[in-house]
Amino acid sequence: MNTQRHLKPHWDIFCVVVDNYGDIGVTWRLAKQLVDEHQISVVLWVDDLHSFGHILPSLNPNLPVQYFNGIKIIHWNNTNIIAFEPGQVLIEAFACELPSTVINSLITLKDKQLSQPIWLNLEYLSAETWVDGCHGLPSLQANGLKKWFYFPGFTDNTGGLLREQPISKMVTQWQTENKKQLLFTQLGLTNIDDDDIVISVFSYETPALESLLNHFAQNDTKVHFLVPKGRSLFTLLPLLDCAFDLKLSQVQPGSQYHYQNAIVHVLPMTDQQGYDQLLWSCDINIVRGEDSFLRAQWAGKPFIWHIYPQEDDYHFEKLNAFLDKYCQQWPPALAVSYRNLVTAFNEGEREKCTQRLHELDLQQQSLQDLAQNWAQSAINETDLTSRLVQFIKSR
Ligand SMILES: Cc1cn([C@H]2C[C@H](O)[C@@H](COP(=O)(O)OP(=O)(O)O[C@H]3O[C@@H](C)[C@H](O)[C@@H](O)[C@H]3O)O2)c(=O)[nH]c1=O
Repeated sequence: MNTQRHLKPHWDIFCVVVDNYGDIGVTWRLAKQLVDEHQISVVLWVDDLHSFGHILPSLNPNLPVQYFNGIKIIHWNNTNIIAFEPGQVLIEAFACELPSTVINSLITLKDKQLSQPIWLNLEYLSAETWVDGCHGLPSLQANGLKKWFYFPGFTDNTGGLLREQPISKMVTQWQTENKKQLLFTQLGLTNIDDDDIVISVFSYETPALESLLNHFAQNDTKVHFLVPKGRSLFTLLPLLDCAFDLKLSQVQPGSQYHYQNAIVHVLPMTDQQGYDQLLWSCDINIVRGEDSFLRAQWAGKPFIWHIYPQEDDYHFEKLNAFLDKYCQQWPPALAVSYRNLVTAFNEGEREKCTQRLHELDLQQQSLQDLAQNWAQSAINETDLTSRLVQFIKSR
């Protein structure tokens, strides 16, 4: 093989937005961390800037090329790919199909006996045990190119978890200095007292939200539900007397709707940093998908994971694999009631969920302590980005 001088020093990350914000959410976090903590220059190729704009509000969806956080962001589609200059590493996120021009340029390099970028597929996160055996395996493609499989995960044998180095310090500082009121003011939220219960809600549509709202609305303490305009709000709106005939598009961020002893606040979508701070500021977080699910763990607060539904209920295997790990060190009775609640929430069965909520005080101190312990211990030694950099070095 010849030297790699013909390859540019940067890494390319390709992202196809399948739905929602998780695909771009994960790749955007990875790109930022590669730049911030490893001084690697990154080109992020995204096919849907409109979705990206929801989690990076200052993005201009009409620009083919723009820069944020030192990252070059390129809008691409299969018919109109901006000139691709191969870098050291080529990451396809979640097995997205790379443009043929990109594949062709790798084949040309191979045919000329020049080294090609290290090509890897970044997979979805799962706590299942088979991940340990599949992480880091190479796969020879029909065109002779080699692609590596990179699996994020919770054990030492996987690719690790996305987590910035200083996150633990930042969360502790935020919570000790009690900065939540500052954030609430920035978000235009009013009337939240320090002792009120505050719950962030970022789930998919589910009748379980009705149980959650009803349960907390009967609480003696005032309860606030902070809900970004989106899929959870779509479920909640018809339940709110003063909003039941409103369409989602008519609702404005900043609006408040009363429901017994609860207040539902409509939030604007913020950038990822703003969303993280929201999770750090709430007492309980309802999260979903992949990235918000991880961020809730780093926030160290009790949370319910609404997992992304898959065919044949396969997602319950993934959910249980995670709960096996998350609750492993817990007192058995607490583990059972927590698992029951999370399972009922994901089954979306109203009555079961109501019953499970009665059986578990989500605010109890022991649950909060366990959530904090997990935030400290789950990552073990190294985060995903550092492990990825090591992985590349060792190829
Ligand atoms: C509410 C909110 C979220 N976000 C970010 C946090 C996350 O990066 C992102 C949401 O992504 P997720 O939590 O992963 O949930 P998600 O449901 O949006 O995304 C995904 O889930 C995956 C499992 C699927 O495979 C994907 O196809 C996708 O559906 O949005 C903000 O930046 N600001 C906000 O105000």
